[in-house]
Amino acid sequence: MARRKIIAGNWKMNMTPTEAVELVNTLKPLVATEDADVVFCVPAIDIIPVMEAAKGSNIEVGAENMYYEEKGAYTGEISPAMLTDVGVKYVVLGHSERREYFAETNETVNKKMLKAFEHGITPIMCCGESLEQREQGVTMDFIRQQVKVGFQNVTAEQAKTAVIAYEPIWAIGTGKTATTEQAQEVCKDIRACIAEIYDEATAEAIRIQYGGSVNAATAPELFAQPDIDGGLVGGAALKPDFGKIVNYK
Ligand SMILES: O=C[C@H](O)COP(=O)(O)O
Repeated sequence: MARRKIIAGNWKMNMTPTEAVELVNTLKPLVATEDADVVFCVPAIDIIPVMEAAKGSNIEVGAENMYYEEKGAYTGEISPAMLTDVGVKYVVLGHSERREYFAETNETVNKKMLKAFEHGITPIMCCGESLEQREQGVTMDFIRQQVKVGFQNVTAEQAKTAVIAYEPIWAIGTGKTATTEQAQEVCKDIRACIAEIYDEATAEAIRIQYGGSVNAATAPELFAQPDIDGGLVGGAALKPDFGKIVNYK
């Protein structure tokens, strides 16, 4: 069974609500497609205006983060129920920027994964090595650990619906896309890791994206790889070029 591509933009801390609406209006006609799931993962304050602006289009709206507690004294955090209440279907979890600047660990990512599934939100769980790790030859050891801990106590049925984004840290926002071979190799290995944790059927079903300086020129070859099921796009998701990435064929 062919996996459906999923092409997501991660807007990061860009775009005020006013700018966000303008961007959706610009991108809406450009990202129209029936061939892939198209998701805009946006800052929490942009979610409602982006949903309004995206109404009637194929754009799904996702969050960039979420807390793992249900509610309570957690100043500044957003709960899963707050997201589902307004119709959010996806959440980016464990982005390397969250891990680096906000001390997220494999364990906290795992707690968030479990909460997301409990609330019917599809997690886009990020993993990926630093340049130093790649040079030391420990890329897959590091990523396997991220995946194993991230999916702890996640059932096979839940895992089948998840999305994993492989994002080499050295390729994020640097203009240095991983080569197609590098990206395919790691995505294939992540799928093998899922087969070891669960089984072949789960590994076949789970969708694995590549992220890191994806642009309109590199997307077609990357997304044509057998184990790459789309992309998680940062900088280029804020430009009309995102339309070309979505309609990469
Ligand atoms: O989540 C998206 C990634 O961090 C990629 O960002 P980038 O496309 O700007 O390199």
